[in-house]
Amino acid sequence: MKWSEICIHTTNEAIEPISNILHETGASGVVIEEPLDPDMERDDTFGEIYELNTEDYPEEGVYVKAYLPVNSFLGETVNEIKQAINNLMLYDIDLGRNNITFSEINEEEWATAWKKYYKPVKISKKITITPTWETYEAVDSDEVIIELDPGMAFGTGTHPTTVLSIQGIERYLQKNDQVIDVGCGSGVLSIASVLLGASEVYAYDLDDIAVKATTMNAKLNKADKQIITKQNNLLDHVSVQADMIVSNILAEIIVRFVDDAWNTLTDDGIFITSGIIKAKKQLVLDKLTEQGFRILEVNEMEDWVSIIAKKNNQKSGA
Ligand SMILES: C[S@@+](CC[C@H](N)C(=O)[O-])C[C@H]1O[C@@H](n2cnc3c(N)ncnc32)[C@H](O)[C@@H]1O
Repeated sequence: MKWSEICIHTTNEAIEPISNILHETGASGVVIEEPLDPDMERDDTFGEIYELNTEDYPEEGVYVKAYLPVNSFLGETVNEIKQAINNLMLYDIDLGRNNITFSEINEEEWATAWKKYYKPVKISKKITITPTWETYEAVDSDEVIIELDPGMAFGTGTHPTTVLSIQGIERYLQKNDQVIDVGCGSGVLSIASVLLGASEVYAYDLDDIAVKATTMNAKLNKADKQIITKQNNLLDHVSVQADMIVSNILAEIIVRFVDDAWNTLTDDGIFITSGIIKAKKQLVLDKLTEQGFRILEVNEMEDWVSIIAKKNNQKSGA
């Protein structure tokens, strides 16, 4: 898997608001570096962007850097970051050169660069996600810990779209439910489902790296007996019935399989959708209600929306 390193040359004054923007958009491992920090001369490590030339990069100012996974959300996230940084000018924050550059780095480089910044995070009432290299002891008696190797596929588990999905699973999953995870990525939603009581989870992803990551992470969390992983396009040719379907994919993709989700769910089954950017919320709501789903919850976190819907026996939507 590839990561995109975003590097913003800015002023001391803008460090904090820019770091906040990066955190809020789900970027990982935000770090601040001085332009002539010896680390910055590692242009062999991080690609060609740091051709340090003191005329181009005067000593004043700082670099704020962070990492974004290269996936279907990247374009949207980058636009969001640029827009939010430019908006800081409205608050009279001096952005200096506001020079934004990107470079792709591979898995190994990313892991070393970022590993030290990834810590255990409590993301819902019960679930804490911790990286494999951290030792973490549960604080509460009902706390559920998911160990993830985030280097494998989309998701450290802490992106707002994933957090909203897990919070939905936690609220609606019933003991021994059968679950389908469409677009499983690192497998975090499948693992959460098992640890919260699902009897079986079918985890599908188009990307074979995601399928491998889910298999590996399922084993790591001793949930591999209950998680059946397969490379698959959405719900194509899926014949199992599920009490819950969870899918953290883009809105445009969700609307493509709302009908299949309806047919695959048992009566009263729950459909948790996430990965919906605010502007596309209505698109998904319309499609779900048109299909006959009853909307139970619409939850937002930062610019992301998750919709929880229930299959009704009648198509009335009542
Ligand atoms: C945003 S990630 C979500 C990963 C994980 N479920 C989570 O919540 O962190 C979306 C995942 O959907 C997968 N995906 C995209 N299009 C798909 C499709 N047509 N069929 C199956 N999976 C797909 C991607 O490969 C990616 O792993």
